[in-house]
Amino acid sequence: MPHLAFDIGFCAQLSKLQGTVKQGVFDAWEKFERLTLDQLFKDPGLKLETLKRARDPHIRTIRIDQGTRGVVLAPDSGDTYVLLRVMPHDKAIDWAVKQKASINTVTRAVEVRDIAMLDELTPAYERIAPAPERRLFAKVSDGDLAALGIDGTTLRQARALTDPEQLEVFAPYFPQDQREVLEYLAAGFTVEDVWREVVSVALAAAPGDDAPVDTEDFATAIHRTRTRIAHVTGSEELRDILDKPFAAWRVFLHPSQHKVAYRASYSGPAQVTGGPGTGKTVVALHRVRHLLGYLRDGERILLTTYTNALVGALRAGLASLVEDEALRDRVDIMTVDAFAGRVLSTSRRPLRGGEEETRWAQAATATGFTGSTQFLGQEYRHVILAQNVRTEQEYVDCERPGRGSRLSASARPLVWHTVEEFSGRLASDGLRTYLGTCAEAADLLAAEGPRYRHVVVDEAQDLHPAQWRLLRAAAPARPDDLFIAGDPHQRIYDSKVSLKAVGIKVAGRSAKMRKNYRSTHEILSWSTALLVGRPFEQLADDARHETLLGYRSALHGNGPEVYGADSEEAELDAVLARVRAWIDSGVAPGEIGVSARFNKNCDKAVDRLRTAGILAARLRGGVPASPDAVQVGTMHAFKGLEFRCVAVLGVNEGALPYPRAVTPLDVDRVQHASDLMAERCLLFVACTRARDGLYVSWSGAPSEFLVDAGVGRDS
Ligand SMILES: Nc1ncnc2c1ncn2[C@@H]1O[C@H](COP(=O)(O)OP(=O)(O)OP(=O)(O)O)[C@@H](O)[C@H]1O
Repeated sequence: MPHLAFDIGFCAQLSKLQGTVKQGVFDAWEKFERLTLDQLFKDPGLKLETLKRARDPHIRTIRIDQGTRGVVLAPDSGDTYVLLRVMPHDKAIDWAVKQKASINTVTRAVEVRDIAMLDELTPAYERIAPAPERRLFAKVSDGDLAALGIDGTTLRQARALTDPEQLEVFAPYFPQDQREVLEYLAAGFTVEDVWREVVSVALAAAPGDDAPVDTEDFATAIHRTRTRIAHVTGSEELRDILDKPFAAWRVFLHPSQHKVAYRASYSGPAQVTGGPGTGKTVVALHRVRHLLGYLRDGERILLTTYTNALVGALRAGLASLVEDEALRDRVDIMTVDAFAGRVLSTSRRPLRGGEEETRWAQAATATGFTGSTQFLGQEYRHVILAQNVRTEQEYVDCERPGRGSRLSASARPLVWHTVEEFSGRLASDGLRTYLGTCAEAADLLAAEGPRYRHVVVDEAQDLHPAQWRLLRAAAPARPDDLFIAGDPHQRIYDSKVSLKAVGIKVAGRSAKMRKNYRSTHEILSWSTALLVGRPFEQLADDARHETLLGYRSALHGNGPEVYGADSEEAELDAVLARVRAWIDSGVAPGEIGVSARFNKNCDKAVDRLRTAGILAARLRGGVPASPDAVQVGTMHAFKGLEFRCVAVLGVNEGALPYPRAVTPLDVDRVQHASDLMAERCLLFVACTRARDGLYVSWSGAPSEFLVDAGVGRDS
């Protein structure tokens, strides 16, 4: 019986297809399931036509609805056809005749290239290319390229290229696996690295034997191309794919994602890192699905993250990935702080922002400590809680790594007594700090025993050692105990942690994602410039620094728009105009995010939008008040979320970095530097929430972070 399978390129189009076109796709799929191949070819409604000018006889078109055609890959033998794209009639024919399908002899997968476009571009680039030794891939031999799956045609084209910008021009037309190999090489990876990171993972994702590849056997290759071709088994599954346009990740994991998420077992804690939008959350969710498949009776999984907003996103993500509700119920999804509260089941109220400093001041007055209250809070957090210091003697004796202020042994008892005073007063007033709660809960779990078989952690970069101790104690130290996803480039809270120091060793079980699926290349490279050249400590503690080497996006679009206004009023007017233009161009208000450093700017933006008749809602604790409204929230609240278009406003001098969030140099120089970095990351996080459109504005003088990145000088 014939089948119609779906290429990832078609799935990427889904969000833009109209309901009637989707119905047409559904009807075509049903026809494939119902008819014989012979009947399909004769079906007058389907019009499974060959094209006269086609570069490849395997590329045909089918009728989807009045005026719309689907381009399909039709193998000579076998009965699974692949829907590559759906387009208006003329465009579809025009695109289809230019494509050529082939089978990669190394990865064994089907690839489709725009051969007509490549043939047209290549001679032009060859004419202007400098001497061969100055070209992009001069240092890689033909033999090495062939070993990585580059075929003769692509070899000639790749040899014409001089720099990564030219590769970008060619990239959309190249065959998919070969494109990836070339992009990795252009990003500075060695041939061995590319083999390990790209080719071997693609190969592992393609089931089958090791026999030499038959480059004419499309029927087999189509079934082996698991990461780009979805085989739908039933009408409900297809409805699901068609109706959830942004959920392509449920179906197509990149081989590098698949390898990490579906590895049968890790002998201990495992970690996945990668820049924003590289699918770390997606990988974590798939890992949960994998683990659910092996869960024994009575065992449970904790899926945890940093903020309530992300809890909501994880819950929705898991619901779309794991349909079985009973299975899903075996996963508890909550923030680490909520988990700590649940373990302790305490009625003490957590301190609100701002209360803590007053409490430190009261404790200092009581003990006669005359130093800064900021110092006390940080000492409590970064030394006492971080190292789990329990006694005065331990405190007097301890090292204070990561602190940039001296504290002599003789000065420590007073600090210790002030901390005791602070904690004692909190307890008697029925109060607690979040981190103190985590520390207590970790102790309790260590005494009572673990509660989960597996713990999966997202947004791990911001967790404090006390939170890690809690998570460590939540699952027994066994294979697959902890799965950790995070990105040190997005560290926006004041936590520095060495996983090793809290008993979590991920060496040899760590993977890095490099491909961004969220933002366009233009948004990504602009945002990355905000950080470039700054060293980042890894999550794990192996003395290497994290880099954004090879971090890239395959999506293209408009570059970010920046605007420096004369006044705050003018800036708000411009944001309003930008949001209105997005809506006028078809972006739904709920797909737009507006972010600022401070609540007060957010409130003003909401007022301005509402006054102009645009639905706008404050995103607080991550729960969108109304999904149909423009979502307005602080940069902290935007962590981990994504929107089609994002406006970031108030990126002014004095706001980023926010002086009050940065410890003065004379209080602690190390803390000063790390606070500045957290402020810089905050802007990076806000900007990398955008998929298609990014707008950044300020009034008066721009933030030094923009100036450092070369933005805003002439505005
Ligand atoms: N294999 C894939 N195919 C298609 N889309 C994907 C794939 N992997 C991830 N995505 C999409 O990319 C976007 C970013 O994914 P995700 O939120 O998991 O990234 P992240 O690394 O956790 O991001 P951040 O660190 O910025 O929060 C999401 O829209 C997700 O659906």
